[in-house]
Amino acid sequence: MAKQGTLLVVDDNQNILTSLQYLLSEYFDRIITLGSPVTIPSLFRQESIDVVLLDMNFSSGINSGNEGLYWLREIKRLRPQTQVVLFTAYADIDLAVTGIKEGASDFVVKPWDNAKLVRTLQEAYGKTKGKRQAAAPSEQAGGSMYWGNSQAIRPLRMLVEKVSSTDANILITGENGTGKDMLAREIHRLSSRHTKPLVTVDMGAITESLFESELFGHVKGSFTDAHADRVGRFEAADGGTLFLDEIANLPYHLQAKLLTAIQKRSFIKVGSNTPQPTDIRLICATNRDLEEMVRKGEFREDLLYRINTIHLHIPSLRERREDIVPLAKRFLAQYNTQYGRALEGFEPEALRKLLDHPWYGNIRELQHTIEKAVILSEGNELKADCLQFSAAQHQPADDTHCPSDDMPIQTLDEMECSLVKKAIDQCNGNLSQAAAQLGVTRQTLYNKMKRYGI
Ligand SMILES: Nc1ncnc2c1ncn2[C@@H]1O[C@H](COP(=O)(O)OP(=O)(O)OP(=O)(O)O)[C@@H](O)[C@H]1O
Repeated sequence: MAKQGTLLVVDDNQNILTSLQYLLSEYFDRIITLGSPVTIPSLFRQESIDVVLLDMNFSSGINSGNEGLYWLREIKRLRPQTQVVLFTAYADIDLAVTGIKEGASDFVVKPWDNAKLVRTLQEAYGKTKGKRQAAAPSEQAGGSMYWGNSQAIRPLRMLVEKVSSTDANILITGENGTGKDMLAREIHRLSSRHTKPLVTVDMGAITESLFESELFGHVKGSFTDAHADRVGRFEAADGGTLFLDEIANLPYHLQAKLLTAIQKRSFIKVGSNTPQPTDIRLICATNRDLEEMVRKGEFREDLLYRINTIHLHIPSLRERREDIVPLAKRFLAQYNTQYGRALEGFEPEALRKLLDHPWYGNIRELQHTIEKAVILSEGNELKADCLQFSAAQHQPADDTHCPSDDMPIQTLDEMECSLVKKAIDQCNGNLSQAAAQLGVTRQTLYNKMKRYGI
């Protein structure tokens, strides 16, 4: 069976810790040992732990198991999804029952039987996975968010677990394809608003003329095409979460209208005079540097302060290389199911190739690469030859994906990207003018900017 998950063993007997580390490292990805439970809270702030094997008695002379029960409650309070297996030298059935009522997943008596201990811990790990899947039924078959275990992602995960249950406005930043949209959905799922709607608005896709009607709704007859009352996105999201994606694309003169609605927690429908209260949790996302935009006078500072009560930055895939292979394996399983394939894994050269690639298109690029490779593969292993990287994503997203002017233009994509960038530069960032100069609609320009990571 493949090694998986992070196990924490807490026991004040160093000999036990050493022998368990030796025994269990064959079955778990990572084993962390603690000689005392007092550092459990700080450890939980830094690490993502799936299963804890917890000794019940720590203070010498007091073998009532109460310390164990206390730490069991603490662990469940800190991270309810972590599974706790209680570990005691005293076969006390009452204590076991109390522990299980308090949320422990099982109980192992010392001296232990190796095979039984391993089985119990593996079953506990299985429950963690089961819980994660049950919590996101609509996102099964590989569609659910994978957090990973890299150093770069851990602080973000801790922060998300802390802030999801609050109503604080959240700004998510990160390069294209890092999973901003996915994180917004995850925060909604973890929040108390999860039974209410999550309404997503792509700010780059809303035309200026329809901005107010889209966001706040309109009443019948308020303009020529208003043949009936329309519910806006603020109203549709009432009680739930409003996710404004690509917030940097909102034109400057419309930013004040959004700010007013957020500040007053109410909006006025087009054609009405009556403010309507709204109860939304706001999440915004962008791949742009909003502070830089504020400095350049392209984004309102007061709006920035309103939307970024909590700022969550998703690291690029380049900064979390340990997560590449686990993510690739998930996508392999997902596309095996989708395309009826039975690829069992990656040949070693394919894994090397995945690790060597810079992934400027981040998780989206990895996902598309694996999808293509699954379709192309023959046999029961995914071959390195089938991993074809997309030309448009060979440049870092920060520099945009375009080649510089003095570089030879190689593909139509690169040429188009270069032209789009040039038009925006020449129009000093005025997207309406840039769209006009390129002979496309503003909407088409947004789509192209999104595609090339501009
Ligand atoms: N943590 C993750 N686990 C699994 N899949 C992920 C994860 N993050 C992103 N993906 C997948 O990668 C793709 C891109 O994710 P998403 O659309 O959330 O990125 P984004 O940062 O919002 O991109 P953009 O800035 O281009 O809008 C999606 O298909 C999503 O399912």
